[in-house]
Amino acid sequence: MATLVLLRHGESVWNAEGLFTGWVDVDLSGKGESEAAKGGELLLDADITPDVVHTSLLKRAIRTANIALEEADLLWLPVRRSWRLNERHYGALQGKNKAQTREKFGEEQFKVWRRSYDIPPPPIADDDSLSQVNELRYAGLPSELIPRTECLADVVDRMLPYWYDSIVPDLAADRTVLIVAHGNSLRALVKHLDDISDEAIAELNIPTGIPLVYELDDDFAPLKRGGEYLDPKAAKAAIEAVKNQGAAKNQGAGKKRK
Ligand SMILES: O=C(O)[C@@H](CO)OP(=O)(O)O
Repeated sequence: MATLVLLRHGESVWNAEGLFTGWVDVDLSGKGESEAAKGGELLLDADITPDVVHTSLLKRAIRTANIALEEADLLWLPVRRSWRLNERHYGALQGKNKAQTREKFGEEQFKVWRRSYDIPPPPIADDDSLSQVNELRYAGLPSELIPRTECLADVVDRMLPYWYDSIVPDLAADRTVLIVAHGNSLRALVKHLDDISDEAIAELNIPTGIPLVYELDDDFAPLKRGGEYLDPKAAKAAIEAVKNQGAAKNQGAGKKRK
């Protein structure tokens, strides 16, 4: 039996402003920093001590891991990072306001872009200032591997090689593994772990900053489907808030980009 802990980064500045983020390297908000610290505290209280940490290459996940580990006095843990744990690339929607996008294109299209399994948003142009093709951190990747847009199915495809090649070997060696990543890269992993259908995954949302713990059997399948949030009550409320992002009553308060 192995223990796997999934942690979505704390609220980012663009989460707070209601903007599609994807691969844009946005930092945590003040609230996100507090959520990350709370995540570390929850791990400590539950007596869960990871042996190894995996993060994406984006600072909101990296800083969440650092803050949570600092809180749990575990800053010394080995950490590995991969672009394969990055957020889903949101294509031409990156930087756009969710509520305005919903108003402009309608509820149906908004939901398809946000939560359908296999329909990606329109691609971002390579010369767009919010494209990642020229970022130093991806310089080692062949250009064709850098997404211009992704649907969740694309995220499953690029995340699973990392799961099998880097995370499963840690679990097989009896290490407790902490993965600090993103709403949609974690949805992709949960879809795989819990064997969720392409249709049902549309309804699954992951809250920021609350550790989700899975005990896995010898085949790395969950003993309990869905795992367990360390703060189930807070998770329930936060899941609802993620689901309702972009809804009229829930417009981002910050700058509006068209
Ligand atoms: O903007 C994003 O990158 C993601 C996560 O914050 O948003 P959503 O929940 O709408 O997929």
